[in-house]
Amino acid sequence: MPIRPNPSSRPADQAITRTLEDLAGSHTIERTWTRDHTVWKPAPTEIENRLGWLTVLDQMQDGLSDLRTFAQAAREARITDVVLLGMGGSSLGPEVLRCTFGPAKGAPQLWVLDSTVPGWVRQVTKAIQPARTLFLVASKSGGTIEVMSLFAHFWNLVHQTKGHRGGAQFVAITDPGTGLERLARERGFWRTFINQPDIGGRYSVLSYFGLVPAALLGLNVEKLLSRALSMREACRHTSSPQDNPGAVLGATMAVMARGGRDKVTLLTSPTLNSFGLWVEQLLAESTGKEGTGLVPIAGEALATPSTYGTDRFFVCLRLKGDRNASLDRGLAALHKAGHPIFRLNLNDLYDLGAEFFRWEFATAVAGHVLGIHPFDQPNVQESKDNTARVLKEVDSRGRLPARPMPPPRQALAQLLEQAAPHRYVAILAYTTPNPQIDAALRALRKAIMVRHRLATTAGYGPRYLHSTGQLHKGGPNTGLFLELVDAMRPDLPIPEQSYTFGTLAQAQALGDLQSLHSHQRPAVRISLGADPVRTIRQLVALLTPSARASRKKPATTRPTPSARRARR
Ligand SMILES: O=P(O)(O)OC[C@H]1O[C@H](O)[C@H](O)[C@@H](O)[C@@H]1O
Repeated sequence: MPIRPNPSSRPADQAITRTLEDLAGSHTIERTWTRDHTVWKPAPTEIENRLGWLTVLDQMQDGLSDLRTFAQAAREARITDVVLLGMGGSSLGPEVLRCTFGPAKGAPQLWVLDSTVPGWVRQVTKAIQPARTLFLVASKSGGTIEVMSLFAHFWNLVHQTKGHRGGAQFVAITDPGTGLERLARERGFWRTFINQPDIGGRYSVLSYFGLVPAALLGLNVEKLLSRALSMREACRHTSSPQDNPGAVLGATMAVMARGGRDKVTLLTSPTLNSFGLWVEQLLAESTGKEGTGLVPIAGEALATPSTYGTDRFFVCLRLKGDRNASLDRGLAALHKAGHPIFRLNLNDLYDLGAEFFRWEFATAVAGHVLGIHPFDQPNVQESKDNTARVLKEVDSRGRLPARPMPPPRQALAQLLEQAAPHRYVAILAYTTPNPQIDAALRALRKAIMVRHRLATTAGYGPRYLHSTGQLHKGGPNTGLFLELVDAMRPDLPIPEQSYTFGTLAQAQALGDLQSLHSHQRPAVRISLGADPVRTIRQLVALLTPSARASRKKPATTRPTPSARRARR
C-alpha cells in the first residue's frame, strides 16, 4: 500500500482496501471507461459530455506533426514572446509547464496572464515587444470576461505598434461554435485550434489547451503524451483496482477525507512546486460541493510535524535528481510522527504527463467515492453574477459601492478568533505578484500555521475564482477567508468598456466576498493600501509575538462559540 503502515493509519489502510474492493465489485472502473454517468449521478447532465479527457490523447497524437509545424512556424516568424490569455483550466496547466520546463533553447518566452489586476496586466505589457509577440487567446466557452478584456487590451496595443501583423499575431484555442471562434475568423487570427468540446477546463491540460503552449515552449510533446498514454493504460486496470494507479490515489484521498483528513497537502521537489496550481483547480473545483470535498493545500512551507493537525493527508511528488534533501528530511519526520503520506516518484520532468492523467482519473474516482458530481461547478457562477451586479452599479452610480473596511488588525483578529481544528485559512490576494509579495504571503501562511495550527492556502485573485473558488463556497464550511485587495493604482482602461481593469478586479473581489457571506463563510477584506508588501508584513507581525512577549505569555486564541461549533 502507498500509505505507510503504522498504528495511526492501519484502520485507514483497511478502509482503502475495502473501498478498492467496492470499486471492483461495482465495476466502477469499467463503467468509467464506458462513460456510464451513473458512476456519479443518476442524470447524465454535464457528465456524458465531460468525459473526453479519457480519449483525447489519441486525437492529440494524430495532431502531433501539425503542432510541430505550428511551433516551427512561430520560431521562423521570429516570435520572441507568447502571451497566453486564459483563466482556470485554460491557463493553469500551461503555467505549470512554463514554470517546470521553461522555454527550450531558441523557443519564445511564455507569459501566462490570468488576472485583471492592472499592475499585473501592465507588468506583462511592459515586458514584451508587441510586434514580435504571439497572443494565445484560450477559452473553452469563448466568452470569459477576463479573457475578453485582456484580448481587447492587447489587440489595441498591437494595432498601435509599428510593424505589427494585426490578426496574424493572434491564435485562438476554443470549443467549436463559440464567440471566440467567430471573433478569430472576423479579425483574421493566424490560427484557431478547435478543441474537443466534451472536456471540462480543469481536465483539458492534455488537449490543445495544454499542448499548444507546450509546443510553443519547445517541449517534446510526443514524449509528454507517451508518458500520459502509459498512465492511461495503467488506469484501465479493472479487475484489481489496487493495481490501478489513478483508482488507488482517488480512493485513498476520498477515504482520508471521509475520516477527517480532507486537507490534501502537496509536498514536492522544488522543480515541481508549480504543479500545485493545477491540482488545486482539479481537486477543489471537482470535489468541493454539496458541503464536502478535498481541500488542496499547495505551496505551504514544510514545517515540523507538530505544526500539522490531524486533518492532513500528505501527497509527495518527488523528482529524481532534484534538490530533495530538505523534502526528504521533512518527510522522514512526518513519517516518524505517524502522518499518512502517499508517495509519487517522477524519474524526469516528462513524467508530468503521466501525473496529469493519474490525477484526473483519481479525481473522477474520488468524486464517485464521495458521492459528488466531479464535472460541474455549481457555485462558480454566483461570484460572476455578483461581479456583474457590482459593475452595473458602477455604471449607474459612477463609482464602486462603498463598503466599510475595518482596520487590518481588527479584521484579522475578527477572522482568526474563529480558528479551530479542521478549519483552513484561504488568503485571496488581489494584487500583482512579485518575489517580495510571494515571500510576504508565504510568511503570512507560515505565521498562521504556526500560531493556529491551521492549514492555509493562498491564491491570487481573480485567478482563484476559477480554481479553488468553487470549494470555498460549495465545499465544507471550514474555510476562513482573508481577502487582500490592492489599491489598483495606476489603473488601466479596458478598450470599449465603461469600466477599467482596476474596477473589474475590485468588483470581482467584492462579488466574491458577497458570495462567501451569502454562504455563511467567515470572510474579511483588508485593503493592501499603497504598499502591499508592507501591509502583509504588518499582518505577519501581528501574528508573531516578539520574543520577550512570548516568554511571558503563550500565544493562544480562545475559540469563540462559533469556532467551537466548527470543531468536529
Ligand atoms: O476556458 P473558459 O471557458 O474561459 O473557462 C475558464 C474557467 O471558467 C470557470 O471559472 C470555470 O469554473 C473553470 O472551470 C474554467 O476553467
